[in-house]
Amino acid sequence: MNSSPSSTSCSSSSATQQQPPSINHVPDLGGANEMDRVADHTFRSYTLKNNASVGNKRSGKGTAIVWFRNDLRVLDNEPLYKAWLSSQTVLPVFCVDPRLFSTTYHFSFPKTGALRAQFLVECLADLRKNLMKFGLNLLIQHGKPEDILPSLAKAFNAHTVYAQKETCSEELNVERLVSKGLQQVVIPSGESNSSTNSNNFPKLQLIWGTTLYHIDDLPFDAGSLPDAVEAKCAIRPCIKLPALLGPPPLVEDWGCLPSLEKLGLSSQNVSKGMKFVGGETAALSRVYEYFWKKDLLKVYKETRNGMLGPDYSTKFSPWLASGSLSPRFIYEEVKRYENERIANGSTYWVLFELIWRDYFRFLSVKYGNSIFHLGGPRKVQQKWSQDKILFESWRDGRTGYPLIDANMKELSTTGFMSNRGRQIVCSFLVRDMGIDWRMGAEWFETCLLDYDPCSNYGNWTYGSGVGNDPREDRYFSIPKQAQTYDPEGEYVAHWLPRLQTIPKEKRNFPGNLYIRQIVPLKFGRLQSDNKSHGARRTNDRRWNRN
Ligand SMILES: Cc1cc2nc3c(=O)[nH]c(=O)nc-3n(C[C@H](O)[C@H](O)[C@H](O)COP(=O)(O)OP(=O)(O)OC[C@H]3O[C@@H](n4cnc5c(N)ncnc54)[C@H](O)[C@@H]3O)c2cc1C
Ligand SMILES: Nc1ncnc2c1ncn2[C@@H]1O[C@H](COP(=O)(O)OP(=O)(O)OP(=O)(O)O)[C@@H](O)[C@H]1O
Repeated sequence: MNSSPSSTSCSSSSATQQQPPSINHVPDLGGANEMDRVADHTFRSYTLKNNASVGNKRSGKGTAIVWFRNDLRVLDNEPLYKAWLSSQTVLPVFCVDPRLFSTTYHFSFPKTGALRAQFLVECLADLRKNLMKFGLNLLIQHGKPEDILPSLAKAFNAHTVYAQKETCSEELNVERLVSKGLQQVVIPSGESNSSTNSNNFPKLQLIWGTTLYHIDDLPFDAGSLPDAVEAKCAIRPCIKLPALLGPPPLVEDWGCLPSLEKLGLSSQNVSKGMKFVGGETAALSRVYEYFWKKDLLKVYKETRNGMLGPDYSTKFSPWLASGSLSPRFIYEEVKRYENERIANGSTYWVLFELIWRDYFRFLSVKYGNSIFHLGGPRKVQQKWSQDKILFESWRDGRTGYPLIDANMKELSTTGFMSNRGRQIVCSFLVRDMGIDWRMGAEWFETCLLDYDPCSNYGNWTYGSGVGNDPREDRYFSIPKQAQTYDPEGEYVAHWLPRLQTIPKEKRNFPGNLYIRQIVPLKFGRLQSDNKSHGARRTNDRRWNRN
């Protein structure tokens, strides 16, 4: 493997910027060199040994395209492996699709906020670098995949376009359009790869790849998921790659990484809290840091409900969502940790959480677009408010409840919020404010670095009581949550510095020392409050101030 990649044709906009000292880089391994060492070491352990027999496996002809989507990695990337097997030359491509930078469906928020866009640019820079280590490169094209891929297939006489299968309608529409576009392309005779393509046009080969469990291995039809999420089936091993995937085809211009300005966004520096580093190198480094260097996996179950700092939970989600990290690689690392260090409830629990992630992905297959609809999969009829003032106070962290405001400020400043925080702010928006849950979900879609349609809309429908599981009433009482998860007010004082001068026990309940509460709570009484806040309130429109 060539570990010193040659330079790209244009400069990367992801150059490391000077960051204020209050920033926690995730991962924080002491610089790019150590991250590169970790990634190279990991790649080596997942490289096929014995060059001769590896070479024999490659029986294909012509060119195959790998269309990178939410699978921005080299390790355990089946489309990449299949493209290599079926061809003599692999052309890796990423299309910067303008639709990803338009607006959300109902409420016209930015579809991708600046922080996630920056994370994506870093992922692409890193993917290009890692593909170069394997003797390839990444072609970056600006435009719609259905326009770009057929014309590339034509120009390179590609017999197949390999890509990861998606499950939500926006992505499925693009798949359909790409497939249709490819059918208009004629492959000259002799270029078609008979083992993979009997047609005379390039084929779109979609491969399942986002989950821990492979959809084909489930002991039940994904369209009839049982209640239990824990599939009783084996997890496939990670795909190993040969050390060299090249040579790449001759390409005059491999294309530039997009600048945020080109994407129509103003760049946003993280001024406080966690700064996630995009890309597979950082993803592998975070696994190494969390499991091996800091040895935190063995206490995950006790710490996972925290809210402050990088280490209470794995923080794998932004890399999982962009596909810079394979869930099967995490699984194999957990098993290695269990063999070499300790197996306990915490080591199991990380896998259990990954199964939740799978669960929401499979639900999107089962329930289709209903996970995006107001009534959810159960078609719940309920009145919701779209009160702009209430929503904006939630969005901007001005509700008068420090726990809500701190979490919402963390989200807009860093693109991340803990799972605990997400559940609390979701419950507050939909239950205490009675606001249309889709407004919250779309704001999360804008802001989250780890935005994933299935996990996001799945969790929002679940938290709003319109999901497929009606059994639980997911009301989170703010006083109770604050007392349990932020008893010293450390978290709220971090994000709302004006609370730092208030005695610790009062920080979550500061009364007149903080801004006015915009709505009373539906259930529960605040410690500092002896008026009518205990009154039960249904989703009436009392608080509408349009
Ligand atoms: C309203 C709401 C919206 C959410 N939106 C998203 C989203 O868009 N993308 C996303 O990845 N997660 C989402 N989650 C799930 C969860 O909050 C994050 O995955 C988690 O906080 C990420 O932090 P972590 O990687 O440190 O998680 P850890 O606690 O370390 O868990 C490990 C991994 O398990 C998975 N996981 C954990 N909890 C969940 C869960 N409830 N649902 C699905 N997967 C889970 C994630 O992939 C996570 O990286 C949402 C949760 C809520 C309540
Ligand atoms: N990847 C995604 N991210 C966010 N939203 C998505 C994604 N994929 C699909 N959607 C959502 O799916 C929905 C599809 O639109 P819509 O619900 O109108 O289609 P439909 O199922 O045909 O229903 P209808 O009968 O109401 O038209 C939209 O809300 C859209 O935002």
